[in-house]
Amino acid sequence: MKPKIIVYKKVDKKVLELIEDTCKVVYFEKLDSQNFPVFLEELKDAEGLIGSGLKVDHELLDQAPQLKIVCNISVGYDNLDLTALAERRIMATNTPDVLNDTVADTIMGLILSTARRIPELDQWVKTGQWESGLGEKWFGVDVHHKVLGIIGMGGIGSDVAKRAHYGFDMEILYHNRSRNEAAEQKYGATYCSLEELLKKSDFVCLMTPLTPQTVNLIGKREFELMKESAIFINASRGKTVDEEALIHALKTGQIYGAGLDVFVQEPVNMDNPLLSMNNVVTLPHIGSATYETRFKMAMIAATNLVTGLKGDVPPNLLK
Ligand SMILES: NC(=O)c1ccc[n+]([C@@H]2O[C@H](COP(=O)([O-])OP(=O)(O)OC[C@H]3O[C@@H](n4cnc5c(N)ncnc54)[C@H](O)[C@@H]3O)[C@@H](O)[C@H]2O)c1
Ligand SMILES: O=C(O)[C@H](O)CO
Repeated sequence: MKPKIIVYKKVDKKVLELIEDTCKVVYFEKLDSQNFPVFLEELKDAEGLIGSGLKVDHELLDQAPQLKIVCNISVGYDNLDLTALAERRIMATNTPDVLNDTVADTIMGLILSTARRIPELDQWVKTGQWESGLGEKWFGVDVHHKVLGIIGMGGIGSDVAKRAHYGFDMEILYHNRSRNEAAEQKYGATYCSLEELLKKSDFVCLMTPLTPQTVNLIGKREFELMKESAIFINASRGKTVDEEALIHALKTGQIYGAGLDVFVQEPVNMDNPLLSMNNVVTLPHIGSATYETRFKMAMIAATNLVTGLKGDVPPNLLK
């Protein structure tokens, strides 16, 4: 008999077909408060779970006694309690590397649109305010030849460094748990302390995973260390930043602007002060969201799932 698995995110037909070859699939395009009780019922005899963002902890696992594997369609896995999963001998996987270029493109988009005020000026043109010459109050700041500080020089951080080095002649500083010699050799990146990076960078780009060590990694003290002209970019996770401190830094001119793909609360609350600031460019957590990359991520997650359920080691097993 085919093992029963649950897909809890909208995926391409080809992804479902790959899984259906060896599994019986129960499909939820997305989970919400309406269908969650049905999902929990289905979980009782499910052997696999594939999707992204669902909190998988002891409480959920208590409802899933047959589970053998949990496959994230994401590189981040802060939604997974790996200790709880290991205690129950349940495998967990993610989708690293395949999304590096796409997320790095998004980050460059945030850097450029914040520095050159693209969304603001777009609105200015579309609302008929472009009457004559462009006054200085609409000028932005240069990106090329500036200093980019990358906190978290992993897969995505390295691809941001590549773009900044080759495309924009930027000087790259980075802070990481350990030295990244490849980024140093290929993109001329210089390793430095977090404090030095914050003091010297024109653009500060946060790209660490969310872990107990990185919660509120950037807070009041860190914003105080940044230049008044600094632009802060976050595409990691909302909780790596103390959002109150960020709001304060932007309101008081401690930093120049911010480009954000992630928020503490997602979807973001409409009363979040960040949404009414002209010097903030926002995106709805779409770093990896192109058709091509999301398809590849889902295919990789499906391959992890069927490999694990076959009894082999899945390619992206998390330890
Ligand atoms: N916005 C999006 O759509 C999006 C897309 C993909 C990934 N992400 C987030 O970005 C994160 C990074 O992705 P990646 O593929 O580059 O991961 P990665 O593991 O390749 O790189 C992360 C880097 O951060 C470093 N790091 C970890 N803890 C640190 C700390 N305390 N101080 C300094 N450096 C630290 C690691 O050493 C590593 O080099 C993911 O975990 C995810 O949360 C967001
Ligand atoms: O971690 C990731 O891959 C992205 O945030 C998409 O969920």
